[in-house]
Amino acid sequence: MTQDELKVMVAEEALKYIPKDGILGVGSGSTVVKFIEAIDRFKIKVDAAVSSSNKTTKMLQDIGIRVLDPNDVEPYGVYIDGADEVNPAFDMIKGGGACLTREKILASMAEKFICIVDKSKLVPTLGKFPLPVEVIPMGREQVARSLRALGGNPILRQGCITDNGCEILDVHDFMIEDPLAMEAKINAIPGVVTVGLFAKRGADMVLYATEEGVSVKVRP
Ligand SMILES: O=C[C@H](O)[C@H](O)[C@H](O)COP(=O)(O)O
Repeated sequence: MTQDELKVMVAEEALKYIPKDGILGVGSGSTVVKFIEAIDRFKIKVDAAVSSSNKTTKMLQDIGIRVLDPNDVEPYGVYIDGADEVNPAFDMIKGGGACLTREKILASMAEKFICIVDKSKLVPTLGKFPLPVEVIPMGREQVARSLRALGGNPILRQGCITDNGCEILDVHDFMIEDPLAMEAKINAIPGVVTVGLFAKRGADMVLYATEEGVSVKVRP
């Protein structure tokens, strides 16, 4: 099976977790694109959504789903999103699509974070995927120095301006043994908007697709 077919499989499985009523939080990325396509294909009713990117917002609106401003909603039930890497404790690296900050905000508002991935995203230790860090453009070089001091090798993502008007440094060569401590350290660097490490608020449930089907893991 191709990676794309695995993404479709896990996206369809995730339809079961859409609340019957209330708000659905929707993430970003290619797996989420398959999820939104599946909502449309199976004509699943979604009352309203909050969205983590302009692209997701447009896709949801195009299939007739009302997208609300997170400032106008209270904490809600379920947030569904993909990830770039997931470790056995359900900590994640996210931000391959540059949507990490809005994703983290929506995840922090949700009672349950359901992560949908194909098997290639499951790793014993986070860090092979370069860690995205969203930065205020005028502070980029100083943030990069601080990241080097932590042992990483930050590279500016060329041609990428986030939905928040910021830039992304992709940090290579980190093996992240303590994701919670690393998340706190990087978030404390002046000029950092968000690091794409989701440890303080990891996933509650991971749905992952393999050739044998979709497995469900609940946070240990
Ligand atoms: O910024 C993008 C998000 O964090 C995505 O959820 C993540 O990059 C995974 O995307 P994909 O499903 O395309 O692998």
